[in-house]
Amino acid sequence: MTQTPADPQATLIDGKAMAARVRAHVARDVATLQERHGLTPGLHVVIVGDNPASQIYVRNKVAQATEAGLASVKHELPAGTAEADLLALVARLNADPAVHGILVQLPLPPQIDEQAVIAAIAPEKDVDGFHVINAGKLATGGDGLVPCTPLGCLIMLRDRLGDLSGLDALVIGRSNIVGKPMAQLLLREHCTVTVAHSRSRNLADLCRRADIVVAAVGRAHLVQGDWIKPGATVIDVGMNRVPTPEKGAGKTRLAGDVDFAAARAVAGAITPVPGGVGPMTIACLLKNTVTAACRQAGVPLPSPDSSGDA
Ligand SMILES: Nc1nc2c(c(=O)[nH]1)N[C@@H](CN(C=O)c1ccc(C(=O)N[C@@H](CCC(=O)O)C(=O)O)cc1)CN2
Repeated sequence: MTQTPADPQATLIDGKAMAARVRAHVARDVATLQERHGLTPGLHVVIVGDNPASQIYVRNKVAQATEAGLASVKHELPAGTAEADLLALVARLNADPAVHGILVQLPLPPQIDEQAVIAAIAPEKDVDGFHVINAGKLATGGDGLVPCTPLGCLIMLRDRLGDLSGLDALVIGRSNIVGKPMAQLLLREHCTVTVAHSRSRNLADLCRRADIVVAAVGRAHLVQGDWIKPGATVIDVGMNRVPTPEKGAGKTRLAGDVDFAAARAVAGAITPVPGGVGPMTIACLLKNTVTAACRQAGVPLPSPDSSGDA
């Protein structure tokens, strides 16, 4: 799809629809694994505390995994859980051969060291792709598990652009969960990658040169419409809660890191928030769980594809 003078708006990259396609693909793979090998990929999701957003994400993860045919289990621990107790649960899941994927929902309460918990997950079961072994494999060309949000972004970029080779990509944000792995994935696609962040100078100029912008900095509407190169592809990872006083005191809405309306008038394609990257994150978790299960069982992926597998 291209822009025409009669329709100057960028194409909307529909993450919800694409995630549904990824989940359907996962469901077909799971059915094939059960039929050919008697293998049901098992995903265990751990949540500590009662963060309302985390509760929703975890509920969606377990529900969507179950719908795709995975064996999905939720472990709910109270907010006051000691780190040692969480580590004991992780050790039990590591040792269970029916568990192929372990995910500990972040953020964790302050008494628990997130890095210690991530480090305790067996790398082959780390379907979040956060373990240092998986990060190292991504950085060095290995075939580890890839973090779900950047994997989802890559699938959307490939779907929109095909071959990414030689394109100028700007990643705004340097988190271990999104920015750094996103930059690594784009390098692997032979993009020329620039990583910027909240303290970068000349962010607007960096943006104006980019064929691909991935905004993952956590600042509502930071990226302005006139920063976008005409025709560029814009992936908005931001999920910022902004006040909506017109809807009543204390009410908020979700806003991305990009000024969507202004960027849409210039870009070639853009993801919305909500309905863009978020749904792809969960779909890629299911995809990673199938990949992890196949590797642990020593069986081939039923339908290896080119949509971002490590
Ligand atoms: N262990 C992990 N913790 C967290 C991760 C993660 O990948 N692994 N990512 C985020 C939260 N997250 C998944 O866990 C996530 C966030 C948002 C969405 C989503 O679909 N968002 C919707 C909008 C939801 C709303 O209205 O609030 C959308 O974008 O359309 C999915 C997953 C932090 N923690």
